[in-house]
Amino acid sequence: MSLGNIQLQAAHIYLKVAAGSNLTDLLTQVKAQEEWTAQEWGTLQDLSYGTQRYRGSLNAYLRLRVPKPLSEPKLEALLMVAMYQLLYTQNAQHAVVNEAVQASQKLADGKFKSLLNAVLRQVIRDGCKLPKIVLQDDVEAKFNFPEWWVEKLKKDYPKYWHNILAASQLPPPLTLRVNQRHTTGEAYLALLAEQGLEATLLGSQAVRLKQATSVANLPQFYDGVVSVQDWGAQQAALLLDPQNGERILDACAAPGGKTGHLLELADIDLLAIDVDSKRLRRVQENVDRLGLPAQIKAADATKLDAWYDGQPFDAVLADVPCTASGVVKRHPDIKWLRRRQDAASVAQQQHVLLDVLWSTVKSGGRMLLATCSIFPEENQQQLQAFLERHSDATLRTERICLPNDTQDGFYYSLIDKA
Ligand SMILES: C[S@@+](CC[C@H](N)C(=O)[O-])C[C@H]1O[C@@H](n2cnc3c(N)ncnc32)[C@H](O)[C@@H]1O
Repeated sequence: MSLGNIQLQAAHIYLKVAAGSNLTDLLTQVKAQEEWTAQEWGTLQDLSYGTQRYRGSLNAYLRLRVPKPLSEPKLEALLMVAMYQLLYTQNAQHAVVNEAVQASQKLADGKFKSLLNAVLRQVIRDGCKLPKIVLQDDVEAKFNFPEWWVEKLKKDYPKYWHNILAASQLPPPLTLRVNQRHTTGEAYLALLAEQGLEATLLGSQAVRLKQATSVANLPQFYDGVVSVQDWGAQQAALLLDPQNGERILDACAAPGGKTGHLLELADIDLLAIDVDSKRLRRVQENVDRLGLPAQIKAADATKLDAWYDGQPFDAVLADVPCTASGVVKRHPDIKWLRRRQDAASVAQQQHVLLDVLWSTVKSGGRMLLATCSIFPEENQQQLQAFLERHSDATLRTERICLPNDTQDGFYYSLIDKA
């Protein structure tokens, strides 16, 4: 497939995200629709993620050069994609421009071809750098986040907001969880080195690769020796600390990253449920790859009649749905898809889930509230309200993992039941 066609596909994806679609879902659909070489697919992913990561700056730069939006939105999107390549990648400039100009012929009867050519050549004349004027007084252009998000972080994290924004713009690291049933992090580092893959140890069972690679290149991945999991996400199962013989519920399990980790840590009787049966297939694939037993069920956790046999659990992992505001470096579309009021409305949904799940925890048991958000409404405030509603609940540990160069943002509170 030519670069121009990949640019067009990325422009199409950009517009779909702008209209409210989730980037990961879109890429999954596109991948299934045609045959892609690894290189073509890598390029499409880079263009799709990159335009979202730098959408604020690109948009402001485009408006500087073309003050009025073009009548053909796909051309606007094609310009964003090509500008991303010129500003933020090592792609050959002449190829980027020529291919984008060729691709533009397929849109609006080619009538914007010379405009597109002129804008991209101007970007090259600007030294493929954002002119300073673009950043002046434009919060979205400066931080590549919606203005409301920046204001919210300033209020919620007056000391750290700047670091959080900067960390959220970094490319996400590829972190592995080494299955302790098979080997140690240190021994796996040696295996990686044999394959020429550089990595460092984050914890005794966690390894961070210097450069991202396909799972197919990871030694013994298909034998369940390692899994891809962010370092912040790995804290969930460690905090819940499953013990041999315990009966544990993973209440919002899909796609199963934490399910697998719980199973690696102890011989437990695990029930994994999720309301989304499609996503639940990934949980099955994960536990199959690890070769560890779990009961997996599609169910709405709030409807106890549908899945609960009345036997309380020693421990419940409540990795509840959230705004995912902590994982924007991995999913940069999220920052543009969310709205200011989302944290409060998702917190309401979490409240219902947590109350129902609490009723399934046995006396003396524990529940881990987990989110991949950094918004207090879903985290600290959710916990406080929960503790006020439940006199039999005591906080044992609270952990706020802010995004940095090693991890995504997560929140955990481990709650004991009297
Ligand atoms: C943050 S994700 C879970 C990630 C997962 N624990 C992991 O580590 O891979 C939240 C999940 O909650 C599920 N969910 C949302 N509402 C639910 C409900 N009422 N009952 C069960 N699952 C629900 C969603 O389908 C989604 O898969």
